[in-house]
Amino acid sequence: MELEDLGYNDTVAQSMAGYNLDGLEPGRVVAEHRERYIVRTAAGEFDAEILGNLRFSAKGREDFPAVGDWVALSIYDSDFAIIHRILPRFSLLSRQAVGQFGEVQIIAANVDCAFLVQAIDRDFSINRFERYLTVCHSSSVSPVIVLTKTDLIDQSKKTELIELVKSRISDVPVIAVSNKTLDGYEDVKKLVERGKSYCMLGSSGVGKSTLLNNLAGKTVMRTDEISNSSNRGRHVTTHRELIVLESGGIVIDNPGMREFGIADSSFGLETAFDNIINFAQECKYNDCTHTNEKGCAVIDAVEKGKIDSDSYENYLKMERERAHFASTVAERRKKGKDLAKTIKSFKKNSMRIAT
Ligand SMILES: Nc1nc2c(ncn2[C@@H]2O[C@H](COP(=O)(O)OP(=O)(O)OP(=O)(O)O)[C@@H](O)[C@H]2O)c(=O)[nH]1
Ligand SMILES: [Zn+2]
Repeated sequence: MELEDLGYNDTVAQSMAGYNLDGLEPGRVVAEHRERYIVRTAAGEFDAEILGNLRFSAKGREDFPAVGDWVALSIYDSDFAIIHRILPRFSLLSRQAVGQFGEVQIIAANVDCAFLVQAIDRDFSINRFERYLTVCHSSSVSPVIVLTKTDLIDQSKKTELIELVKSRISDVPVIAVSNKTLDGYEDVKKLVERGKSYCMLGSSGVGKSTLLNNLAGKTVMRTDEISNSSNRGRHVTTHRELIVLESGGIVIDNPGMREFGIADSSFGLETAFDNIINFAQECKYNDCTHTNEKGCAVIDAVEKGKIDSDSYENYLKMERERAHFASTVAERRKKGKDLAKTIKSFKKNSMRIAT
């Protein structure tokens, strides 16, 4: 793979020029996990840490590398490198971390374009597109609206909704797709350029993986597990969060993107899963997880066909991600004194959803 496939261009080259003289190499961060990074360079992938100086002078999260960042690094041995510099970013996707006063969560750097994905059949909201657009605008990421699952509604309704979106939101391309009819995929593919970076913002279950697979022309694991060991005796498993498509184009997909979708749409959960939530009130146990309990009214309703099984699967998936998200936040706050409060508020939140 050439650096250009990863998005290397004249601007990055110019930022890099000075550091080349010092024997540093350019690379792009493809995964990040607790201040350890996987960086891809012309010579391959390296396990990297940041220079002590860089950590020492960091004033906030923004001063640490994020997925998508171009960095200047020195390569020490076959698999270990030190990041000396973060090259200037042209865009930065971030949001206020949940419950953490003033703290910013960096989702990804140097994203050119975000696909704002919503399924056209249910839980469809122009307000949500507008919130995503606000994020794009403040992050310098250009948006493309993708309406999915158009096979689930009839043609006239589809046209009506597309017109509605276009009348509220101008100057943003709107593409309607379906993985059943394959409508729209060519239009999305035409937008994707070699060396440009894309991300997908949208709630769970709207069809982001399906879109990615169609862009890739094959099944891409959205969490591409890689195992790294180095002669320093460390061994970590991490996920590659930046995927280079064979057809050209780069897709950044990481837990932050997902949390973004979930947190953003959490208030809409009740409406999206109204049916399930109604049945859940009749479950035998108050803390029913609706997965294997005796006397679970939700499972009963799924078996009787009163709850759509896809909708049930989505609900469980959403709950798992929510639980994962909750534990990540809790982990981050372990040292803080507000842990009890956080757990309490998450419990309150999940009860609101589960009951
Ligand atoms: N009918 C129909 N179903 C679709 C379409 N696109 C996706 N689906 C289905 O919707 C479900 C969710 O799709 P995913 O692609 O996994 O959704 P996602 O946004 O990646 O979900 P997360 O991984 O939870 O973020 C799957 O069962 C898909 O088969 C479509 O165009 N039409
Ligand atoms: Zn239940």
